[in-house]
Amino acid sequence: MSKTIGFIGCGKMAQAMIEGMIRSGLVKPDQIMASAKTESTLQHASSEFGIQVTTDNVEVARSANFLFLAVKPNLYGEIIEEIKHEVQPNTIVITIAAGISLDYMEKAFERDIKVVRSMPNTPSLVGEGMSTLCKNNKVTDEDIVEVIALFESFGKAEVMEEKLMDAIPAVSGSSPAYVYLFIEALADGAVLQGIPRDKAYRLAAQAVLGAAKMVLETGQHPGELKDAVCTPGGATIEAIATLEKNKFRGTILSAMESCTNKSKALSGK
Ligand SMILES: NC(=O)C1=CN([C@@H]2O[C@H](COP(=O)(O)OP(=O)(O)OC[C@H]3O[C@@H](n4cnc5c(N)ncnc54)[C@H](OP(=O)(O)O)[C@@H]3O)[C@@H](O)[C@H]2O)C=CC1
Ligand SMILES: O=C(O)[C@@H]1CCC=N1
Repeated sequence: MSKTIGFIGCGKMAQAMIEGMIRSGLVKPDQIMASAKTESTLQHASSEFGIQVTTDNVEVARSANFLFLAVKPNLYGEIIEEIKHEVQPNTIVITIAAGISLDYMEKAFERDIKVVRSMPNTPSLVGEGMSTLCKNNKVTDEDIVEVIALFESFGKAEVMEEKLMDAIPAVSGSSPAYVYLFIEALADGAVLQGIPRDKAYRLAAQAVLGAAKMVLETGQHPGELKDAVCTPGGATIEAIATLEKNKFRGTILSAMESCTNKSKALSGK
């Protein structure tokens, strides 16, 4: 890809995407420019990734073909105010914030602007991201093909209807956090039984990775895969029974509902 990529905001999510893009070889470090609030973040990004850095958001906005707004949702208003007259007509502005809608972006820019709304996740850093995307009507079919290629350089990407985007953090944007909690809990349980902690994390994480690959690669229903682990009268079904009695699935559903409600509440910020 020969296009330039800009990041306004260079925190955890931006760095995960930058690392993923560079690792894939699709993008060279000198094609990327990022801005942030503090020099320390920029020094880190420059030495870690070899990208161009600046504290000037306008410099990033002027030079980018793909411009990621990678700041917290409550900063979108002031950042757009700063850059709205500087973005080139063909630049595709890409949002990654929970709750920021296409309509919000069009109104904030007060001009015709190409916008892609996305929801990535931090496993992008290791090339295993899951991102969803939707676009406004200024983004052409050729544009979206290029945007998808960019997102696929650090994982999987799916185009979605915008009305579903507020529900995406709960299932893939935020969910790595609950999976880490699960892995931590599995490791604690192992340590409780005397397994050394470093081994416990490796065993737990590899089991989660393997189970996820089984769902993706066998096409079997998760219930069927679970049944294959539960030997009748065996040990696994005891664990499953305890999880069900303690509302494991119901708790996950409630957590996801809270996450979605908060994503909706962030709209328009
Ligand atoms: N973290 C995640 O897993 C995910 C996050 N997102 C979204 O990504 C966005 C960023 O989140 P995250 O990366 O976690 O947050 P971070 O706090 O890690 O990063 C925010 C970045 O914004 C920079 N910043 C703050 N003010 C300005 C400014 N005025 N001009 C330029 N840059 C500024 C900060 O600079 P400095 O470092 O110098 O303070 C920092 O680099 C959010 O909108 C969030 O919803 C989406 C999906 C997943
Ligand atoms: O917590 C948040 O609001 C962001 C959105 C998805 C992951 N982190």
